[in-house]
Amino acid sequence: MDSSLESSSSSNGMPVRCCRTCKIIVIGDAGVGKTCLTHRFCTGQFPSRTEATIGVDFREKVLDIEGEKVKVQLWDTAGQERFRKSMVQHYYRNVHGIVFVFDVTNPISFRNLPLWMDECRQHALGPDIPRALVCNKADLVTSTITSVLIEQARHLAEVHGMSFYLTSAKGRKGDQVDSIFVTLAKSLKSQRSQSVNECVLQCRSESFAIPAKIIIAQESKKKWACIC
Ligand SMILES: Nc1nc2c(ncn2[C@@H]2O[C@H](COP(=O)(O)OP(=O)(O)OP(=O)(O)O)[C@@H](O)[C@H]2O)c(=O)[nH]1
Repeated sequence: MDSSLESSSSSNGMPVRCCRTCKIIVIGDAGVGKTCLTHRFCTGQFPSRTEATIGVDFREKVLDIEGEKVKVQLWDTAGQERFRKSMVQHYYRNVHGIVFVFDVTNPISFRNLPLWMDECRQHALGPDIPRALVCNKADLVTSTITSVLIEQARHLAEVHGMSFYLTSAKGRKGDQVDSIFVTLAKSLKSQRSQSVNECVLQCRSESFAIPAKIIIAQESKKKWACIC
C-alpha cells in the first residue's frame, strides 16, 4: 500500500491530509457536457459559460470513503479531435476509472460511444477498470425519441458491465452527478481491498510469510500508485 501522504484541499477549502489519488477520465463527443459535469461535481455549480476544452482540464475533489480520504482527480478531456491529438497518450496513462458521456439530445454522440470504447481498448484499458455511462442533459428530455435512446443506452451499459446514470449537470439537484464519481471511487477502493485479500490468502496457502508483505505492497501500488 502506498501510504505516502499528500496535501490537498477539501470541498470547503480547508487543507486536508490525503493519501490516495484516483484518476478518472471523462470522455465523449464535443459538447456533451463533460466540463459541466466535472465542474458541477467539484464546485456544486453549473458553470455560467464554457468553452471547448483544449487538450485536458483537471479538477479535483477529496472524498471521505469509509473513513479514508481519497482524492478524485478528474481528467476532463477535449471532445474535438483537433484539440485532443497531442494529449491522448497522457489521458490513458494510469487510469483508475472511466466515465463515458453522451448527450441525450444528440443521438450521434450516443452512436459514437463504441469509438470511445475502442480508443480505450487500444490504450490497454481493459474491462477490469471500473466505468460508467452517463446520459447527460436530462433536463432537456422531452420526446419519446429520447426515451428510446435512454433505454438503448441502459442496455449498452448492461452489456458492457458499466453503471448507468441519467444526469443533468444543470438540474437543481446534483445528486446523480455526485453518484457517478462517488460510486466509481468506492468501487476502486473495494477493488483494492479485494486484491490485497487475495494476495494474503494466496501467500498464506503457500506459507510465504515475508514475501506476502512484498506482494501486497506491489499489488496495492499497481492499483493506487501516485500518478503525479
Ligand atoms: N441544458 C443543459 N445544458 C448542458 C448540460 N451540460 C452541459 N450543457 C451545455 O452544453 C454545452 C457544452 O457543454 P460542455 O460541458 O462545454 O461540453 P464538453 O463535453 O466539455 O465539450 P468539449 O470540451 O468541446 O469536449 C454548454 O453550452 C453547456 O452549457 C446539461 O446538463 N443541461
